[in-house]
Amino acid sequence: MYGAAVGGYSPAFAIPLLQHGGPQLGLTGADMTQVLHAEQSLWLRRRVPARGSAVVTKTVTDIYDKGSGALVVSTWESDHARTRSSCFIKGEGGFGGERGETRTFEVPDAEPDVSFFRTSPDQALRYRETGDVNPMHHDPEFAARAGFGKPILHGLCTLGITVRGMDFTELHARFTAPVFPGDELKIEHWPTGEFRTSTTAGQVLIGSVRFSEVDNRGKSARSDS
Ligand SMILES: C/C=C/C(=O)SCCNC(=O)CCNC(=O)[C@H](O)C(C)(C)COP(=O)(O)OP(=O)(O)OC[C@H]1O[C@@H](n2cnc3c(N)ncnc32)[C@H](O)[C@@H]1OP(=O)(O)O
Repeated sequence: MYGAAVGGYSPAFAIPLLQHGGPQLGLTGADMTQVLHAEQSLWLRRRVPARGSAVVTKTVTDIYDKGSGALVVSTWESDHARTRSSCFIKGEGGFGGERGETRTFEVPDAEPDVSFFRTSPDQALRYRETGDVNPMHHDPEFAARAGFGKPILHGLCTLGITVRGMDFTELHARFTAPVFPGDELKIEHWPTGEFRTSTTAGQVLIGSVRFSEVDNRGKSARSDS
């Protein structure tokens, strides 16, 4: 299912598995039209088996005041993996909370490998089958209230497309602008693990992976907590 939705299998499948198969995001009381997926991390402890069950716990670990919005950071844990997801709630900043760290994602000053992926008009409907049923991705009226001309693509779908076919144990990413189903993605990969994805409107995603030891493409320069 996940491979069909993002054009290939990836260890990143652990993210929707924990976050949609386990306890839900649950931003009780938030206006969901103002909630955008902002950052995502993954630490894989072991390969996710084809069959099995797992106990998943979820904790809201931080709520930062970013001025233009609140950044809510949640962590999901299982025997197989830990994931961390940050959501930006537009208009909910200014409550006097801590600003948190300013994280930076950079790419090397070197030539990347470049590939292209044309998302399909029904890409978000296909990705929804992984369990992420946020109306932001399929309901035009909801998307209009969010300020978008049409439903936007799941950040995790763009991420899954970007890292498909890669073998890694750790991932950190920031969603910097929305993607619309039908957009063509320009995907850049560096041998040290950094990646960047853009549409014709500009950069939409930036991040890095730490390659698994069985992958001989090198090691990521980045490790994070
Ligand atoms: C539940 C939703 C599911 C989804 O899948 S939604 C689809 C995927 N996600 C997206 O399409 C979101 C794309 N990203 C954006 O549109 C923008 O990005 C944001 C609206 C999230 C933020 O943009 P802006 O309000 O213009 O923020 P600023 O004024 O540039 O920065 C204010 C502070 O916020 C931090 N920040 C900005 N973007 C992000 C981000 N993506 N993740 C985490 N933090 C962010 C900055 O650094 C700074 O804070 P510092 O001054 O302390 O550094």
